Amino acid sequence: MTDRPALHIEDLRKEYGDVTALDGVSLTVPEGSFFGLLGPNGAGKTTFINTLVGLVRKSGGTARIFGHDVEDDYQEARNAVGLAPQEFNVDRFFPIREVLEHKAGYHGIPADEATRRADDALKQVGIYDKRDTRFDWLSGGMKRRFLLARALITDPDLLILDEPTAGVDVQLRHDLWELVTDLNDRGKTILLTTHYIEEAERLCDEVAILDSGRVRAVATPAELKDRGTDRIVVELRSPPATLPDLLTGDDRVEAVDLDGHQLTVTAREGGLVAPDLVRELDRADFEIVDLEITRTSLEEVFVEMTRTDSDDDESGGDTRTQRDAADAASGSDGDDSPPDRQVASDGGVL
Ligand SMILES: Nc1ncnc2c1ncn2[C@@H]1O[C@H](COP(=O)(O)OP(=O)(O)OP(=O)(O)O)[C@@H](O)[C@H]1O
Repeated sequence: MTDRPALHIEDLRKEYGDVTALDGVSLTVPEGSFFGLLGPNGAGKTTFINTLVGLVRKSGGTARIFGHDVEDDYQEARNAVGLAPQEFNVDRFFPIREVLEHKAGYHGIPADEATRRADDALKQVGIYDKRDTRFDWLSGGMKRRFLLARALITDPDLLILDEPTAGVDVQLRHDLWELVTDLNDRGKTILLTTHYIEEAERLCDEVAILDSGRVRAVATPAELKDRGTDRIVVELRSPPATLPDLLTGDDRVEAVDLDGHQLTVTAREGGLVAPDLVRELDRADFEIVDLEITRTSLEEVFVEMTRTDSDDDESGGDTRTQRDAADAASGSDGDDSPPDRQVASDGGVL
């Protein structure tokens, strides 16, 4: 253990010609944490990682890995990191154990130690029996496991996983989750980029949402979810003739909607608003048949944070009854101006 954060990034910038890929990123990743970097396509995640490992030269700012500057102290910084990249950039013509031995040798590890480490890493990721097979001949899932083994060969303190479960089946995804959780439990700091919100929610202590090269938020998944709106749906025994006056003045409430027997309240901190709602309905002599709270998902918060102005304009089809425009505006976060980009959301994969 060191007393330095695994990553300390200040005002990191990268321009590719006219394209600003990183627009002043500042982040601290504590040692031992499991940190998620989320962002839509083109947000700058890979550029960020590549800057850390010397594949991209930054245009400005500073980045330190366990206190080592990624450019001035390149070798120390690089030796502290194991990277499992998104792309399969592996020498395809050698048996995979040899590929690992070469990698260890490159980092100055003596030959017999390199062989021992290669075997350990392959056992750890569960593909030791494929040690004499060429990379090309591995299945897609085994290739992902191999990239992880390669990242582990130098026994790095910081493991960077760029979309480690992209395109793998559910079983393998769960196996990989177990494996990286175990590595984190044994002290490795993990930086994970992912499009799978469920993955971030399950694994990460903290996540940063990156969009258009800027950090939109850093928080625990639970904190982020608290920023979204929940839905409290109440089934009433007899439908009121008009929408009753409920929860007036509660600034957590964004909308109250009545549809026959069903009353829907859209609010932040739904779990805390619900008891107040029940009390008010009770006082007004409404009989509640059923009550359900649907908590906002991290995915919804993510989409909300990274959606464009034009998405807002197109939201006229929303069936919810906004109490009034002013309430709706005060219920929004307000401090984050929407970035200029489109986000697609399809079934949990962003
Ligand atoms: N070598 C390059 N030359 C020019 N522009 C680049 C280069 N690499 C990335 N970019 C641009 O920089 C921006 C950030 O790209 P980057 O690959 O870092 O995003 P990302 O968040 O990793 O995206 P994805 O989730 O799709 O992998 C994009 O606009 C991309 O087109």
